[in-house]
Amino acid sequence: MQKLVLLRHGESLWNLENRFTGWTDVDLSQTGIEQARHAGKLLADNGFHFDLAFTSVLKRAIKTLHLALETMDQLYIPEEKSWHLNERFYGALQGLNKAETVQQYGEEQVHKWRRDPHEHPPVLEKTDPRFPGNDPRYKDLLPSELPVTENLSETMDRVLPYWTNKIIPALKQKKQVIIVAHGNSLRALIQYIDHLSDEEVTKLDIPTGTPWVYELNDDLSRIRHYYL
Ligand SMILES: O=C(O)[C@@H](CO)OP(=O)(O)O
Repeated sequence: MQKLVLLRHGESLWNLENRFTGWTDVDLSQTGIEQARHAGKLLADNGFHFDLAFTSVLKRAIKTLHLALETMDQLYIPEEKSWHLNERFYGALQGLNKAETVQQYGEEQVHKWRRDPHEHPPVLEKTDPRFPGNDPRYKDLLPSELPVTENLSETMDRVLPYWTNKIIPALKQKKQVIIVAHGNSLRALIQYIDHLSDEEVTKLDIPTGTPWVYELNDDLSRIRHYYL
């Protein structure tokens, strides 16, 4: 029986400040650092030995991976970073305070932006300094791949090809894999793996820094999942 671990990054500075983050590359808070180390300890205590790690190109996920692996004394494993695992792109909401946005647009609209799989946050203009086309790490992306806004369904559309083309082949080779990513990129992945309806995924909130373990059959079908 094979295991796969999903881990949302530890608390970030903007989680702490209650700001929409998306592709903004904010660091971990002190609590986030501790959560990442604690996740590593839980994984080590439960006997996990990884062969390969996948993460995003955002430092809150990369650092969480490194802190967890350092705690496990497994910093040596290969890792692959991809924008496909980035947080959902939150458009023009990125940087805004969530409570202030509720005051301005109302609870219902903000809840839709945050959790309705088909609702688009307001578009970010390409002239805006926050547009990823201005960031060298995304220079190899096709113009059509550079988001100006993204709903959860579109996040799933870019997470799934990566899952199918990169992560599934590693699992088929019996590699022990850890994926460190973000609240919404992991929700998209879990919706797919667990066949969740849109309504079910709306209610799914993944805590920061808490390993989520899948036990998989030989054909990679899911036996069960649980938090460590
Ligand atoms: O701001 C974000 O990018 C995400 C994750 O922190 O927030 P939310 O939970 O509102 O989708």
